[in-house]
Amino acid sequence: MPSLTRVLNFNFFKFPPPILSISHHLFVKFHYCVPPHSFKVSRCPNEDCDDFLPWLETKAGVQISEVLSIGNSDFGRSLFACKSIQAGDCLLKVPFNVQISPDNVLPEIKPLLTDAAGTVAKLAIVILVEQKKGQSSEWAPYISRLPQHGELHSTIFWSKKELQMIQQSSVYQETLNHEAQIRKVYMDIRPVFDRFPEIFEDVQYENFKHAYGLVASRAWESTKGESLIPFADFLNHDGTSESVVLCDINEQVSEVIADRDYLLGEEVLIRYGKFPNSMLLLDFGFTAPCNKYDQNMVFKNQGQGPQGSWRFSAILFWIKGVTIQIDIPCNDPLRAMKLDILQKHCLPKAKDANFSPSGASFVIKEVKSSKGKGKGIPQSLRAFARILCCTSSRELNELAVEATRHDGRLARDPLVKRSLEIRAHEILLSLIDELIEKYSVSIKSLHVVESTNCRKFAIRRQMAQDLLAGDVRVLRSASAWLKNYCKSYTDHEKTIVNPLQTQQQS
Ligand SMILES: C[S@@+](CC[C@H](N)C(=O)[O-])C[C@H]1O[C@@H](n2cnc3c(N)ncnc32)[C@H](O)[C@@H]1O
Repeated sequence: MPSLTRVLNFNFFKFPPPILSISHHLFVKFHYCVPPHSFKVSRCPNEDCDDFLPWLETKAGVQISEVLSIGNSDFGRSLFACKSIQAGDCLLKVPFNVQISPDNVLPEIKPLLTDAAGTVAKLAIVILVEQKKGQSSEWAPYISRLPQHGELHSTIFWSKKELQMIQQSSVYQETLNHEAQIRKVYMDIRPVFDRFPEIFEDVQYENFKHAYGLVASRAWESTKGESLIPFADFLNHDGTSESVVLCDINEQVSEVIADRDYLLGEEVLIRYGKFPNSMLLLDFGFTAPCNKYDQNMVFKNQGQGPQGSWRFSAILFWIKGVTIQIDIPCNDPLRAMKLDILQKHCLPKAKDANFSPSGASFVIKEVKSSKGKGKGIPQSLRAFARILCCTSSRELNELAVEATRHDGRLARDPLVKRSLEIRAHEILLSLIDELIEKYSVSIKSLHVVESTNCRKFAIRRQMAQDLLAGDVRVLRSASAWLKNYCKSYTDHEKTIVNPLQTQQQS
């Protein structure tokens, strides 16, 4: 059976952004330090949805679920066990014929939309059209149950003041970029809207953005394409769940199998993907406390040089939105040589970095043990630091020669010259420690952000706290690893430099 999991087309660097997409390779458990409080909730009936499943089943012509019903959770509507469920039971089967895909765009609008509009926008247009039809829409029972304005918490819906809380995080800039892109998509589509004033006359940017946000937080990508899957999309997320949405092309259904037993009334949760809080927040509008998939990013933005060469004159490192500027100083007599070597050896082949004409990134993951093997501190970032702290052309040449002897990448082995190796890593350590300090200040300031007594603001402040705390956790682990690396190098050097003394001591 082909597997379909919620796949999120999220990419920190590219647009189009997120649609929930699912792929079976994302089956990794989240481990929460604090069990999310909603995950054991019992069903709080949602009477206004009692007619929903019967309506969908009549439309589909088959039974969709005999074990789930819609209820209210702390996080909007959710699905609950209406019978006891055993691991392996089928929770739901939603046939393709009651899913909404870009094929549902009105035939008179479809030819006017270019591929550049993207699937999210096409699904957003379907929602806007059906909203306009109101009760006469064949999808009315579904459309009217989607979250309303003000109920989406993705950061694109945050106010300026709310966004200030996450200014340290890359999500801040990503939110601005994302918002700018949505606006651009809207502006591109607007002429199409203008041709159908009877449908889109009242549609403003905010309406489009809301529909767009709905799709981004609840559309699924499968082998059959991207679509909204009514009923299944009332399932909330638990990163520790093994249940995902599967796609059975032969049977033409999307289905979910229980990964564990559920008691009557328990909330049933699935995993959308192994997403860090940055992604959950930007695309879905929630965070998971102590999310093990949190990663820190060091983003290097160099722009293009005059001849299309990489320009490293002002290298910006972003660690989840915090920008640290590391310049190769203009007065560094070796600057040109360093830039040349970096261009030739360091970046294009680095696997742990992401490069595009407009920037490059290094991903730092949590380093599990400070004595571990350095998993999490990208080789390319360490190589960069090694180049940065070279003080002679001989040192630089040695690095370049070493690179050609290996696979072309710089600094694959620890530097023979220990003092240089320690200095390079101390540079990274001081950067990371500086960031930790900045984050700590931001987290403290969250507690003094003026309370507006508004539930929405409180929810978003908690998300900001989770996001920043996740970043700090990763940064601390990187800092601990770097400290240990520098210390072990220094200790080793002492042993080699003064073997006699070492012998005497023992
Ligand atoms: C696919 S929908 C799930 C149904 C949704 N609760 C509703 O009311 O329609 C995804 C949205 O549910 C909410 N959600 C899902 N899992 C959550 C979680 N673990 N914590 C907080 N919010 C969650 C978020 O608002 C997210 O954007």
